[in-house]
Amino acid sequence: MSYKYFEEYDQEITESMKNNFHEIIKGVGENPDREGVLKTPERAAKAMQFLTQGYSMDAEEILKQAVFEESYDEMVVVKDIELYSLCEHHMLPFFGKAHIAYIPNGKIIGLSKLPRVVDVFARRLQVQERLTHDILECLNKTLQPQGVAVVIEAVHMCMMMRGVQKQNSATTTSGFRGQFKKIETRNEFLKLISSDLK
Ligand SMILES: Nc1nc2c(ncn2[C@@H]2O[C@H](COP(=O)(O)OP(=O)(O)OP(=O)(O)O)[C@@H](O)[C@H]2O)c(=O)[nH]1
Ligand SMILES: [Zn+2]
Repeated sequence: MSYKYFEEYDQEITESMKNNFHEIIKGVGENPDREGVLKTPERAAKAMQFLTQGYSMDAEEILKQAVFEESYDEMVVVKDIELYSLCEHHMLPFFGKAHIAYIPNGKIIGLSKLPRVVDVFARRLQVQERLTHDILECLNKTLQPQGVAVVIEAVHMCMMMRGVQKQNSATTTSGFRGQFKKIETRNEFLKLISSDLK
């Protein structure tokens, strides 16, 4: 599926979210009947469904569409996969980059499926730790590779726009399975994701 053409808005959900956003607009002290915000409850209801579309997606199904038998057994790294998610505590965005690596074990995956899996789990209410873990476990289960690694670097709007209001702190989370538990394999991956090679 392509996000650009995402049109799978559920009418019943849109209707009920619309009513809630109408109340939120009133709650913040804005006039919900002012022309500029008349359609805002519907827009916001659709935006919220877009941002949480991962709930209706199945990561394993997506991965299974492009698994190929191949004897390549070196590290495969896809880095700088941009991600946008919503923190489950404040429903404010956190966003950044995911870096994924795996060492095949007889099976390789279509490269585009890695960013797709990131999106399936990012487009939900999340914490960065669980997002990292969800991606890691899904790849480990579906590909059964010799090893898999996921690193996520992100900034959290709930720490920037409100709360502690820190503009320059970023959070890094990581998870390693199989061969990546070995320090030299892990270091090779970390070196590859920190290089400027695009
Ligand atoms: N571990 C983790 N914490 C997160 C993530 N996103 C947001 N948080 C934190 O969730 C916590 C919620 O803490 P609470 O004390 O219940 O909420 P709060 O009063 O709004 O906290 P402050 O943000 O400190 O004002 C905060 O410390 C947030 O920084 C995440 O992805 N992972
Ligand atoms: Zn938050």
